[in-house]
Amino acid sequence: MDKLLIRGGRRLDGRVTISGAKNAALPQMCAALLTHEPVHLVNVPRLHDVRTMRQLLDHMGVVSTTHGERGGMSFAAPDTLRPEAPYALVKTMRASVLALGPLLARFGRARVSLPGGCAIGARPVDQHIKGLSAMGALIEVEHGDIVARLPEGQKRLRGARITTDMITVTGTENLMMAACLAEGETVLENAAQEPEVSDLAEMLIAMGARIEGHGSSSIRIQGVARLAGCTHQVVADRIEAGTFACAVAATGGDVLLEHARLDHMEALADKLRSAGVTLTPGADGLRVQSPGGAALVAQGFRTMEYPGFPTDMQAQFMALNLVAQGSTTVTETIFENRFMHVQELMRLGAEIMVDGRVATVAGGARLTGATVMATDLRASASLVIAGLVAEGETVVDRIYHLDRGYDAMEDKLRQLGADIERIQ
Ligand SMILES: CC(=O)N[C@H]1[C@@H](OP(=O)(O)OP(=O)(O)OC[C@H]2O[C@@H](n3ccc(=O)[nH]c3=O)[C@H](O)[C@@H]2O)O[C@H](CO)[C@@H](O)[C@@H]1O
Ligand SMILES: C=C(OP(=O)(O)O)C(=O)O
Repeated sequence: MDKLLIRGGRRLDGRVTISGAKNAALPQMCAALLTHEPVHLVNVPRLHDVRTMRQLLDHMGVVSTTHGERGGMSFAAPDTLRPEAPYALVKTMRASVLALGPLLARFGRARVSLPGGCAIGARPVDQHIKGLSAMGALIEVEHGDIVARLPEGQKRLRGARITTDMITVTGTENLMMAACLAEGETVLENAAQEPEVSDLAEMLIAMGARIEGHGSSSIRIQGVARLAGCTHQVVADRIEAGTFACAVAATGGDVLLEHARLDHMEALADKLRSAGVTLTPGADGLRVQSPGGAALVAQGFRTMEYPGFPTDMQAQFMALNLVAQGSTTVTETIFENRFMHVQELMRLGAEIMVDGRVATVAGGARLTGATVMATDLRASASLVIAGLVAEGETVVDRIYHLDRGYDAMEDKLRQLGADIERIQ
């Protein structure tokens, strides 16, 4: 099993290219299921999750090819494909549930294994099922699979007004994709406003979908009978950009995050600026300058749906708070079990107290290297950041979590001057 070996204490300087967003590329690959025409994506990140999604699409009968230097991938989903997502592929990646809406909308039936609970929380998909049911689908759970079909004699889903009980990102995406091929109008209330939802909407519009209001909490979709192929560029990954920004903030340095979009990271940017980090947007990306963690002021925050502070940045900003000055509280409001990095950060010398959804973090820590275990994707990133500032050697074990969502993270960090290598 691969590990990362980090010798801490180096500044980060230079330029690094931010890849396309995992959380945009995965739904966009599923959107290719909505048409038999070829769909071309550009700027697809090289990630384990992307490979898993490709395997899942291949399993169904989608023909996929990769091309070009810039993460080009094409998909063609024939009318004869098998609308099934088996457990073996779904279990490693919750985003596989994004196949459900498109399959049901185009083929009138789908069998998608129910994604189980995972490390960061229970993560049910009841809202996806509730929404598709409101559009007329008959849905049952059989042998661990979500089995969905249209009633006898009905060819298409029917538009509906759907208000989800909570804001759900993949729920909004699944329902938006399904609504594109439904008969009549669908209105999604309490919709997620994440940039990845808007990027998916833009792609669907390029395929011929009629969508308005994406980026707001109310999305209106007029269904069409068929969608066409398209070429679409995956938006830059605001979480990868945020992770590198926190790394530079903690180690000190001056780095240009090429392609990063400040307008997609305002809540995080506010906290970084208040801490004492200088952020300068420019034509080719976002410049991050920091005097180093010890010269920064730690910042308390609560995770919220977009445009609030992203839960996917909680662990990385906590690592920064450890080395900045002052005690802070970090409140996780989205997932009930997203503090697993705390135990591991404490192995590096952190002082953190967790009480339910609130962690109290003592700043000004003197971190020292140790062997730590990655427990989930963003927890892994926080351990890497802590390792970059810790004295001596840190080994981060189980980095398959990291590989699920970061494109060549250690290569990018090494390019900026970090002493980091992948070991067996
Ligand atoms: C592939 C992808 O885009 N993943 C992101 C997506 O996950 P994902 O779309 O799975 O997260 P959701 O926005 O759906 O989850 C938000 C909250 O709603 C709950 N919930 C959700 C759906 C549902 O049917 N029932 C229910 O109870 C969840 O358990 C969670 O507590 O948004 C999360 C929140 O920003 C991010 O951390 C993930 O990186
Ligand atoms: C939790 C995450 O992803 P996923 O929804 O794919 O598990 C994440 O990207 O931090």
